[in-house]
Amino acid sequence: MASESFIIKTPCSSANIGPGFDVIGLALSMYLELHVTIDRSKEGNSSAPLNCRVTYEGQGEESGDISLDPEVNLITRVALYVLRCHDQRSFPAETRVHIKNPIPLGRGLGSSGAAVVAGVLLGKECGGLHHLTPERLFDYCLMIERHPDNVGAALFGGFVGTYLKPLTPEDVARTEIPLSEVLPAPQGGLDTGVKPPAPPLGIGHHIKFPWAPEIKAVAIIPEFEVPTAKAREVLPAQYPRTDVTFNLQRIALLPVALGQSPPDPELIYLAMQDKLHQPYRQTLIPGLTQIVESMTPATQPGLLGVCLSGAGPTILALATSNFDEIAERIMAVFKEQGIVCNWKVLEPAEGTQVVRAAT
Ligand SMILES: Nc1ncnc2c1ncn2[C@@H]1O[C@H](COP(=O)(O)OP(=O)(O)O)[C@@H](O)[C@H]1O
Ligand SMILES: N[C@@H](CCOP(=O)(O)O)C(=O)O
Repeated sequence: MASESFIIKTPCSSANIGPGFDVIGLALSMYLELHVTIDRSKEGNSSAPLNCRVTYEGQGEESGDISLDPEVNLITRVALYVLRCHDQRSFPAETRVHIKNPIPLGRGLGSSGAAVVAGVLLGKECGGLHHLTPERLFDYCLMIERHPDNVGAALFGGFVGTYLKPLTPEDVARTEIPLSEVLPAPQGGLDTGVKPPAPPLGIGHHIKFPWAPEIKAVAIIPEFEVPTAKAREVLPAQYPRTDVTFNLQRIALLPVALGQSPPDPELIYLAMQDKLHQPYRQTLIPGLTQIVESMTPATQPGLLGVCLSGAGPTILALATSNFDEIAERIMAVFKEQGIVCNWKVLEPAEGTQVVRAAT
């Protein structure tokens, strides 16, 4: 075949859903798309770096935040990691990747998780690596995005619980390899020939939870970024036992509460509380504590519960009705802090799909 085309479609995600820090993820209906064409007639005479031309439209396009260099762009860099683990040093000649990205960057809606998942799929498809199962692809994602919740949701879709298998000491050492060795710094198109460390087998696992069809996700998205790495730095290394017990009690409720139809607002509100990450992230997200503490199903008809989405600053309100009133009320609190937002109603989404044009 001289040329082939396909689309990789990956959902955004909201991780944690209150108490499920680094465990729970929800795939939502806003999608990163890669429109990929491989023109094999250019084999041996492509002038593109690493045989790959990247174009981009969407979030961060105007500010030029997203690099078009295939060694720098997160998606193509991850694809190169997968290819190089399989002794393929570059993309097949000539690969064009057009990225359409509506997922806001650095807002807690899993833009980097979606980019990593899409990148791993891009590596698989470009390399013809058909033996890589979704479970194995999850291992590759975890070598890069080292918490499983948002990549698990973006890859498998729906409302998921994710967990890591106990590994042998040798395999643990491999998962702790610095990210700089997994995704080495750009070499300016030079191939050092160093094979990156492949992931140990079976690092990550997931389980799908039911989701009541009445429940929608209202995302209130502030117009400022909080890089996930920075939002993890503010978390303590140790927690009081009472706070851990508080979260354990709620996480035991959460998957059951969100699967029951009709939903029980009091139960869901209780099940979405957290003491392990949200209180500490207030320092980066003015208004967060006030929003989480002031909104209840009793004061706000239609509301089920409210939490920080991922590492923030987006707020996720789960609700069955009155979406605009709920969003307006949350935006009013942010406005008092001088923060402007937009908002969207999202629904649970399927996981990553690869769609090929009919031949
Ligand atoms: N579609 C994309 N293409 C390339 N890089 C991306 C893409 N989406 C996200 N990224 C990278 O991920 C960063 C945001 O990641 P992160 O701080 O984890 O926030 P988020 O909560 O949005 O995942 C962006 O600044 C960018 O470097
Ligand atoms: N569990 C992680 C989730 C980060 O999600 P993101 O969408 O903000 O990247 C955390 O809370 O740090």
